[in-house]
Amino acid sequence: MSFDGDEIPPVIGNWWLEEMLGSGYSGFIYRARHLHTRQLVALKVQHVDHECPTNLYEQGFYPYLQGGEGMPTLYAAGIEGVWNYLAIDLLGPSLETLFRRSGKETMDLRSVCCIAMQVIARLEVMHTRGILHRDIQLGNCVIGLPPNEKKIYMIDFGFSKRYIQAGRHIPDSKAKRDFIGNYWFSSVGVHCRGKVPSRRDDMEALALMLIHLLTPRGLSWTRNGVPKTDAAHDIVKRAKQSARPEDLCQGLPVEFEDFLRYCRRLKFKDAPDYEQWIEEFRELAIAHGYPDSDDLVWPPPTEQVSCNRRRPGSTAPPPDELDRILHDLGQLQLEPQPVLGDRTNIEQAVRNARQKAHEPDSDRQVITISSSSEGSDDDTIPPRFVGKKAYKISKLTSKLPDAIDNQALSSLVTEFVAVMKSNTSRTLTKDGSGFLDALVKQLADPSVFAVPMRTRLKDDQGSADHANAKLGVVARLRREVGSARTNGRLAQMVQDFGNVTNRSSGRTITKDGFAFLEGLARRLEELK
Ligand SMILES: Nc1ncnc2c1ncn2[C@@H]1O[C@H](COP(=O)(O)OP(=O)(O)OP(=O)(O)O)[C@@H](O)[C@H]1O
Repeated sequence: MSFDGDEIPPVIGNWWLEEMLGSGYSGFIYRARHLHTRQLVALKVQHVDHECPTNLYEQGFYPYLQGGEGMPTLYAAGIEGVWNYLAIDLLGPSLETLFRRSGKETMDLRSVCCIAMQVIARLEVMHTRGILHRDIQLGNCVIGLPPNEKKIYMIDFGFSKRYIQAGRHIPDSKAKRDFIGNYWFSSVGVHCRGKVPSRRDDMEALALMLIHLLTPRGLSWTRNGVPKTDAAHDIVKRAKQSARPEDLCQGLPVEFEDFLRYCRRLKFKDAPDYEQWIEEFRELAIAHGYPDSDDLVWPPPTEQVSCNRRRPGSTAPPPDELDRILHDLGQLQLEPQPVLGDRTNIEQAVRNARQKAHEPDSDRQVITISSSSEGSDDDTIPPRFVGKKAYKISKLTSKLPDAIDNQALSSLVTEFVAVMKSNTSRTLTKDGSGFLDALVKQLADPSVFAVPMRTRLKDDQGSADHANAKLGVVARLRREVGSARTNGRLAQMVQDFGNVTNRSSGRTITKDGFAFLEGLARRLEELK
């Protein structure tokens, strides 16, 4: 392998190059073995004269990401002759490779939910450490090698950037800028409108990537390959910009449309509500009968690939796919690996990184930014409730049966509104619907079993009619709640509210929705 006539030597630094794993715009990736310790790593090799020295950039970010779940470890970095190298954790195939090899038109929903949960968590790690990825795509999400084959790792920080500089969020700007990212999944704001990337854009890229996986033949603008001319690139941008979330997500569970809309609504400096969305995708998985774990089991268990019903007894995965993966893994000759065997080298790498990183403030300490808009909560959260919102709502729901007067009910409704408002996502989750169900029951007749709202609803495709009906109903409820005369009438109103805040019409609680709930709390006080 060569670059401008320079051959890549068989040994770089302390690493013996065994096999080329891949190559990208910026260089070559080898499976390499340490000459003395025999540790296996992935060696990213780039010519020192490369027009875009991404290895050097990446080197600057690794120190900040070390120890974060799903972040590869950097073992060594340096220059040997004309080759700049990074020795990082050896990992498995990318999601792009897995999906392509599956030969399927779409990925199964269970896997997509797991990918959603894991990649959101990875973005939370990166963002909390002050770093944007800026190139979210299937090829940059890879699975680990056994025993970490169910875990997704982020790779390729060549386009990453510190968005916290000198302790502050980078400023927004309207200045014309070169596009950084990838054609398929970069957000509409960044790709089509030239906006400065921030946390919301990493999240939107993920949303597009998930929708792509579930769409037969993928997102429409990905179908003609990489654009080779400016005119072809303009066509891609136009197609991306004009695609409405409801069109992109037709036939998909509503969570994907909600997620895309949510990302696009975030303001430039907003911290995404990672926990909320991890919880949403976990609930979606559970609702389809899948486990609540985010483990990516690949190949997907056959009984869940093409339909949601389980077929007891069929436990075998697709044999050709499994064979291929096992064969690839067998080639790796894995041995026990010393962790950070090259410590002197990594310290040097960190020193070099701090000197050379392109960011002016790269020698600063890691800045931890709170990703949650909620205040501290001393309660220990059981594992089932990854999101604090879900946990708080479930606690309120459990208190409803004991609320035997209107004043107590009013306080719980007020607390419910506060929890919903304290969160950047105002989606009425399954837990939220559960609260409303319990409230209806308590208002109408505590001795009567209320059929949960979510199960009463038909999960038909979202339509403008449903959305308009919702707006009209909620506006009416808001107007009328102050004059309701009985608890029975209030129960009916809460039920109507729950029924129109659903999958068809959108589960976001609108301004009118909050006004209705606040009016409900006030009316309960008055009716006591
Ligand atoms: N740590 C790793 N372990 C195993 N394979 C890896 C590893 N890192 C990268 N690869 C393989 O090499 C490919 C290219 O890696 P990477 O994206 O980091 O390089 P790049 O030159 O920046 O590529 P691109 O031009 O696609 O951005 C990946 O898609 C993956 O298949």
